[in-house]
Amino acid sequence: MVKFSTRCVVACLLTIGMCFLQYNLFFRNFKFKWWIDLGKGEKSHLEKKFPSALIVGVRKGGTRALLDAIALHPKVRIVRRETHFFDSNYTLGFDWYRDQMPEVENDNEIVIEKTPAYFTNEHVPKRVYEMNPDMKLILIVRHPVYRTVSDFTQVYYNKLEQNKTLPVLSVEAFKTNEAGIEKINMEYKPMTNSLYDVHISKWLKYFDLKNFLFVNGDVFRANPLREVEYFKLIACVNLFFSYGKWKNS
Ligand SMILES: Nc1ncnc2c1ncn2[C@@H]1O[C@H](COP(=O)(O)OS(=O)(=O)O)[C@@H](OP(=O)(O)O)[C@H]1O
Repeated sequence: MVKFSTRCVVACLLTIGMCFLQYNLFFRNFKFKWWIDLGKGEKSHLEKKFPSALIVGVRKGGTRALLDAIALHPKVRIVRRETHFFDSNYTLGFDWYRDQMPEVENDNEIVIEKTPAYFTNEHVPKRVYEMNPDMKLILIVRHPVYRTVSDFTQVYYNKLEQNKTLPVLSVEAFKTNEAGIEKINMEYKPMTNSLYDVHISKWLKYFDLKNFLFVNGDVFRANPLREVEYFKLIACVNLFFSYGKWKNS
């Protein structure tokens, strides 16, 4: 009798086990994935997220140093490389853009991308607005003359590396008009890039000033800690999301 009931219990357990196994095999993607995810720990929650803030410029304004400083914030994830999505890579589409993003663990984390070429490209403000009218825009500016010299230096060394004819700043930066008067050449890119008012006016057609955070690049360069502290404050994600605007001061 005891033997019979033991066999019965074992048989029942085996049957239940087999049913359970078959059920899980059938719904493998659903059930086993759950176990696998548990094994992976926190990684199961990671997902790519579009940026909520862009460092749009200015080129040679200290954008790299600023991005690195912002990345110190534990709730900020950054895109290390410049994606150039809204200017040169727009045709690659939003799936491509998302692929460039870092993974976040939860909604409290924000993603920040920097591509300084955005600021001066005439197509970018509209494209950014169409993707997210609440996008936060960070602009680090610098004395325009220093910026121009830095920009020119980069152009110069790029040409040097490529064995191209080297530009001369005094030749490129000035041109003589028909009346024989020497004027600043506003069509020369390193010069044009420093015309902050021209470019910002294009952004302001789409975005309110409250979407912008302006950082003084000269102060940041001289005393990064002051600006970093400031950033920690405003990037304290509650401010960022609750009020929907930056705290400018
Ligand atoms: N904190 C800090 N640390 C290091 N470098 C700093 C910093 N702040 C500003 N800079 C100066 O920023 C200039 C480079 O700017 P960007 O990073 O915007 O360049 S780029 O547009 O991405 O190529 C480059 O300027 P130049 O040296 O005059 O070329 C950097 O020296």
